[in-house]
Amino acid sequence: MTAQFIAIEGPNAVGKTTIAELLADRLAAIGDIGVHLTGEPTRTPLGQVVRRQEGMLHGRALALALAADRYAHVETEIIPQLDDGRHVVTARYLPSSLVLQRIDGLDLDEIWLYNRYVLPATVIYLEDDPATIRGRLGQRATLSRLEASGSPERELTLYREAKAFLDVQEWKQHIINCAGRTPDQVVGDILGALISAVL
Ligand SMILES: Nc1ncnc2c1ncn2[C@@H]1O[C@H](COP(=O)(O)OP(=O)(O)O)[C@@H](O)[C@H]1O
Ligand SMILES: Cc1cn([C@H]2C[C@H](O)[C@@H](COP(=O)(O)OP(=O)(O)O)O2)c(=O)[nH]c1=O
Repeated sequence: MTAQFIAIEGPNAVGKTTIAELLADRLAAIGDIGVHLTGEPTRTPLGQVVRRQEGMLHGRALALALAADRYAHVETEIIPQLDDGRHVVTARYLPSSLVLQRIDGLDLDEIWLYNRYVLPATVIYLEDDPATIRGRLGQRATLSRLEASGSPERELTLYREAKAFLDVQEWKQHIINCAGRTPDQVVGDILGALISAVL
């Protein structure tokens, strides 16, 4: 497999962080190519500011701040890693904005306007039973403003709409159903989808 740029997406608490880490491990274990694991908002000073400001920045201002963090992520981290021949796995990317900034009041066209020059990724959309996701959210001590203002059902619906929007842009995309599947099984399904797409 040549170096792939893979974004793990899905509603809050569906398992993005868990699955991105495990996928990176499994890709590394295949052994022929290195793996770089990352996420958005980034761990850079800009990303940390965006994260901390989510309660204060709203709508357009937050969408633009996230897009700035994303362009810097692409230019200073993702492209150099791919150029060095590594797979890049990111937990969250542009589809998160097509969902969460919509919940925050923007429409798809405006969000796309701010993000249209980003590098296309192969997007993996994780889905699960809304009750399962809600149960996991309930175990979190605190929820961010946007975590508290959406719902698993709404996020799942908006992710389907984001996928349809990016299908028109010809992004490579796969929906993975996590219901009743262990993280290992989910990652196996993702690898199966990725491999069958490149064969
Ligand atoms: N396939 C799965 N089966 C069971 N539990 C899972 C699965 N994927 C993730 N989890 C658990 O769900 C919780 C939320 O996962 P996390 O990766 O933090 O979600 P996100 O990054 O999407 O918010 C964690 O406790 C994690 O261990
Ligand atoms: C990437 C991205 C994140 N966010 C928000 C969602 C979350 O409330 C917050 C942090 O993302 P989250 O994935 O919850 O971070 P972590 O699990 O690492 O703490 O940023 C957006 O609103 N739009 C975006 O495009």
